[in-house]
Amino acid sequence: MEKLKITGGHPLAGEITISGAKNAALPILCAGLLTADTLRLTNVPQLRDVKTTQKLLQGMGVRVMTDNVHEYELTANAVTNLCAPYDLVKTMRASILVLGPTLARFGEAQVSLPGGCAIGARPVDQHIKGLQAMGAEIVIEHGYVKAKGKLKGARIVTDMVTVTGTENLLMAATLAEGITTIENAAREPEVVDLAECLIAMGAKISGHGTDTITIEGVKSLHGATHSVVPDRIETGTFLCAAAAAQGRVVLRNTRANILEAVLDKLREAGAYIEAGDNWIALDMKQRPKAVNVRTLPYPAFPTDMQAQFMMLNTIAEGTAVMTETIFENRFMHAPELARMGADISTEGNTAIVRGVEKLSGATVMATDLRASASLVIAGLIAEGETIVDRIYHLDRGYEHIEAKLGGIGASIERIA
Ligand SMILES: CC(=O)N[C@H]1[C@@H](OP(=O)(O)OP(=O)(O)OC[C@H]2O[C@@H](n3ccc(=O)[nH]c3=O)[C@H](O)[C@@H]2O)O[C@H](CO)[C@@H](O)[C@@H]1O
Ligand SMILES: C=C(OP(=O)(O)O)C(=O)O
Repeated sequence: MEKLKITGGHPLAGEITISGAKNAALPILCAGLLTADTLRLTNVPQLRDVKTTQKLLQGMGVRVMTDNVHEYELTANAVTNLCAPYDLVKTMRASILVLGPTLARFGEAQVSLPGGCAIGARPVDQHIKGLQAMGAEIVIEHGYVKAKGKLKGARIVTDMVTVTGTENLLMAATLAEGITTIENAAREPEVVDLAECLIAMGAKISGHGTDTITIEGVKSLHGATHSVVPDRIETGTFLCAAAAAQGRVVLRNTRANILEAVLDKLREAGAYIEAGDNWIALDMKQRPKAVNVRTLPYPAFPTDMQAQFMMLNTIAEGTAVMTETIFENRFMHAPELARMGADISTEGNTAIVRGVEKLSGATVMATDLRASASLVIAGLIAEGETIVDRIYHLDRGYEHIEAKLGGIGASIERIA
C-alpha cells in the first residue's frame, strides 16, 4: 500500500495551479447521462473518483473520450445498462448521482445504496423522498435503490441542506414534466456549477446559488461545453499548508469568492491575503493565532476544511473551539494529530485544540480524504520524518498532491 514520506521543516514558497473541483466534476460527469449528444468538459481533475465515475458511466454504455489529463467528452447515445453496481458504489458514494439523471431520461434506474463511510452514516433518504415527490416508484431491494416512473414537476422541501441530494433532484427535474422547486436547496459553488452546465445543455433553471431552485422541465437536453469550477477545498488546503509553515504561496486558476468563509478564518489566524480574478496569494509572517470554527452549509465554513484548520490550530497561539455540525464522526484525525504531539480533546461534536509550539514527525494513518490532508500538512511542519499511511483516500480528491507541494519546497515523496 502506498504511503507518503514527508520530511518536515522546509520553507514553503511559490506557486501552485489549482485543479477543477472534485465535487463539481462528479455530478457534471453524471449529467452526461441526460442527453444523447456529446457533453465536453474541461478542467476535470485527474482523481481516483473521476476515474471511478468514468468506469461507472462506461459500464452503463456511455462513450467516454478523454485526453487523460483534464478534458472529457461523454456521449450517452447508447446506454444499455441502467444500474450502478455495488462494486463501484462502495468505493465512491457520489455514484448515487447517476440515480436522478438515469431515472429522468430512461424512466428507470437501479443504484446500489452507498451506505455510510468513516465520517458518518450519510443516508440518502432525501434523494429518495424528492424523487418520490416527483412521482417515482422506489423500492429498496437487495441493497439497491430501484426506481421507475415518468417524473413530474413537484415542490420539494428537503429536511436538511444536502449537496448531492440537491444535485440529484436538480438533474432529475430538468427532464420532468412541469415545474419543480427545490426549497432548502444547497447553495454550494459546485451546485451552481452543475446548474450552469445544465443550462448550457438547454435546461431551464433559476435560483441556483440561493436556497430555492426552480426548474422548468424540458423534453430533451443537448450537448454543451463546460469548464469545471476550481476546487475551493484544494485551494483552502494549500492555503492552510502555507499558513502553518509561515510561508508564502500564490494559487492560480482559483477564485476567492467561492471560499470567503475560509479566507476570513485565515485572516483571523494572522495571514495576509490578496486576491485577483483567478488567483489568491497568502503570506504568513507569524505563528498562527487559534481560530474557532463551526462547520455549516455554504456560505458558512465548510466541513471539508475542518480537519485542515484543526491541524492549523494544533500549532497556533491560544486555544480553539471547533464544532462539526454536518457529520457525526469527523474528528478521526484528532488522535492521529495527537500522536504527533497535538493537544486535542473531543467531546461529541466539539473539539478543544490547545496550541503547542511544535509537532514531531510520526507514522500516522489516514482515515478519510480531508483527515489525510490534515496529516500531510502536519508532516510538512513537524520536526523530522512523517509517514502518512493509506493515502488512497488522498488520491480520491487531490491531484498530484506531492508534486504540487514539492513545487513550493516541501520534501514529500510517495513510497511503496
Ligand atoms: C461528492 C460531494 O459533493 N461530496 C460533498 C457533499 O457530500 P453529501 O452530498 O454526501 O453531503 P450532504 O450535503 O448530503 O450531507 C449533509 C448532511 O445531511 C445528511 N443527509 C444528507 C442526505 C440525505 O438524504 N439525508 C441526510 O440525512 C448527511 O448525513 C449529512 O449529515 O457535501 C458534503 C457537505 O458539504 C461534503 O462534505 C462532501 O464533500
Ligand atoms: C467527504 C468528501 O467527499 P465524499 O462526499 O465524496 O465522501 C470530501 O470531499 O471531503
